Amino acid sequence: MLTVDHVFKRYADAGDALLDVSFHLGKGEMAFLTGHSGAGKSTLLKLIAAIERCSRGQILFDGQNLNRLTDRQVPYLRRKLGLIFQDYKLLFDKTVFDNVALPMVVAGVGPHEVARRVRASLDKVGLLGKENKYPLALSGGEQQRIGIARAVVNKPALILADEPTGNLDPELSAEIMHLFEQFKQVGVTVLIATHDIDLVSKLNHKVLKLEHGRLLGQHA
Ligand SMILES: Nc1ncnc2c1ncn2[C@@H]1O[C@H](COP(=O)(O)OP(=O)(O)OP(=O)(O)O)[C@@H](O)[C@H]1O
Repeated sequence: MLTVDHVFKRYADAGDALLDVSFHLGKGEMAFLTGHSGAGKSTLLKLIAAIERCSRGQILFDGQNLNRLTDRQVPYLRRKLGLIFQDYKLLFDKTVFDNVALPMVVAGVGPHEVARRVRASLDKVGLLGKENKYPLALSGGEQQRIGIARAVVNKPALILADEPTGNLDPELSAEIMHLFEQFKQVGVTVLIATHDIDLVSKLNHKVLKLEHGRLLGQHA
């Protein structure tokens, strides 16, 4: 489902961010991406989301070689991805419903189907009944759940999360990870970049460890 094959990334102004990184994630597999600040975690997620391009090597996702993706094909790739960020990236002047609906509205889905899928997504993250509230009326953990509902509303094959629990306390972080495990159970592949070694060690998933751009090892 996702194959990262001898990938290098060099930024013109900052040098090598990734050096010869290779790994594979199958359908319904969940993995953590760990490593020190600047190790290359966000860069790797950006390459998989086609926000940045590899300098060398290739990434295959869902049968597609991302090197061959044209700019016009990028939005179609993104619909198969659910992106989740540390700072949630919510629109604070929009309701919970409108935040979650956004990717489908952009994709041109009709209002009836949007309403049905938004409610299904909010149900999965435990926020059904809060669709008319504004994000600032909700707690940090709930705001991240809005971000997750928005990420899964298009039923992505792959979830990419960059420090999704970075602003949450340990209990809320564990709840968010549990949500990711539920998506994994229904066949979604999940890759989570995190500093939270404590949480990683408590959960039994593959760990990809980056150090100065190199993949040091992978263990289950
Ligand atoms: N857009 C960019 N332009 C130039 N250099 C960049 C860019 N993005 C990242 N880098 C550099 O690439 C290296 C890897 O950074 P990256 O953000 O991928 O690390 P990270 O592991 O995600 O770190 P953190 O945990 O602090 O987010 C760093 O040296 C960083 O300065």
